[in-house]
Amino acid sequence: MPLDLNRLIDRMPKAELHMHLEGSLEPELLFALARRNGVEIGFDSEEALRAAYSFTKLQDFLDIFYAGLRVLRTERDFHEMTLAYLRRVRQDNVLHAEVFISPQAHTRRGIPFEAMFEGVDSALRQAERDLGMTAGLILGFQRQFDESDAFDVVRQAKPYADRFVGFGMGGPELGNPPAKFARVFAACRAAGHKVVAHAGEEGPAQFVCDAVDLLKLDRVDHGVRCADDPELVKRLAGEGVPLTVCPCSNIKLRVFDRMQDHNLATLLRAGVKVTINSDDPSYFGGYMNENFRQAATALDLTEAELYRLARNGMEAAFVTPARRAELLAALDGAWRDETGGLPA
Ligand SMILES: Nc1ncnc2[nH]cnc12
Ligand SMILES: [Zn+2]
Repeated sequence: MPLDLNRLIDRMPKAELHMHLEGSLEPELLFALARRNGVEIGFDSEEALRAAYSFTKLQDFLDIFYAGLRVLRTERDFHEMTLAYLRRVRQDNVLHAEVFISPQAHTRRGIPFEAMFEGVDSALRQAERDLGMTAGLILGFQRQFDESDAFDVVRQAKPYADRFVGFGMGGPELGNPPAKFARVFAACRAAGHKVVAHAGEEGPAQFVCDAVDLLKLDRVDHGVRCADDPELVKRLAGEGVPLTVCPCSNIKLRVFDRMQDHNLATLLRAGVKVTINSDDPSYFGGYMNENFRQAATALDLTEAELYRLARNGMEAAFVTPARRAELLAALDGAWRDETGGLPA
């Protein structure tokens, strides 16, 4: 990659729309929390833990992800994890972040919803005060559990309704199709929340289609398997449905064999509103800039395509029109400073 493309990626203001806070726990913090809380994690050292981050499919990763998040027990733990992530991505010039937490992964272990929520929320607000960025929280259902479990999350979240931006859904996709949660998502939308869900990561193009039609999503998380259905790609492009694509994650979880095989550039060139995100940065080897760098290098992204990807993230963010205008102005300002003009 030319040196100036690298520099452009560093300097370019960004919005991150798809990341799981529990997936940002670096081994150092994970061990520190394990020690503080007396949680046994089954690895002797941070290096040994990191060495276990080798996956052949989504479930391999989810097993280690769910095991790791057991170190989170108190409001303070959630606060520290969240602030560590926000401080880190601010260095990548992320000016707005929408972050997932999976309430069921915590409440099912006996952690009070309130401790989880207040710990995360206080860190997001602190970052807004101190780091020159904005941040929003998305509560993610886990699709391996049943509908009534997801409705419990909706009920628990109700008192906090004006303090998070939406609901999402992750977990093992195969065997857990979007239709399973159509009524839950209808309730979330009826309550005025934005809705997103993972679809078309391991699951087929039909799941992307169903997620859009049955769950009526505002964005699709991943969505890359849509490429198996050219009509669906045309439809996503025509309707401007954003995809929150996570390049490093897709390689680590073998959605694509190599970054050169990733289809994000093809989808972008077909007019799909593709954004770039980190998913679980501690586990997948990169925060925002690394995801941009690896994609740009392997796929020969042009300057104009980098600009489009960054702009898409801001356009797809759940922010007020005024905040969106600020984000876009920051992007354009930085772009002009670096390149002397805006892409045609
Ligand atoms: N990439 C991913 N897919 C599904 N569920 C997840 N939870 C955390 N990361 C995830
Ligand atoms: Zn994800």
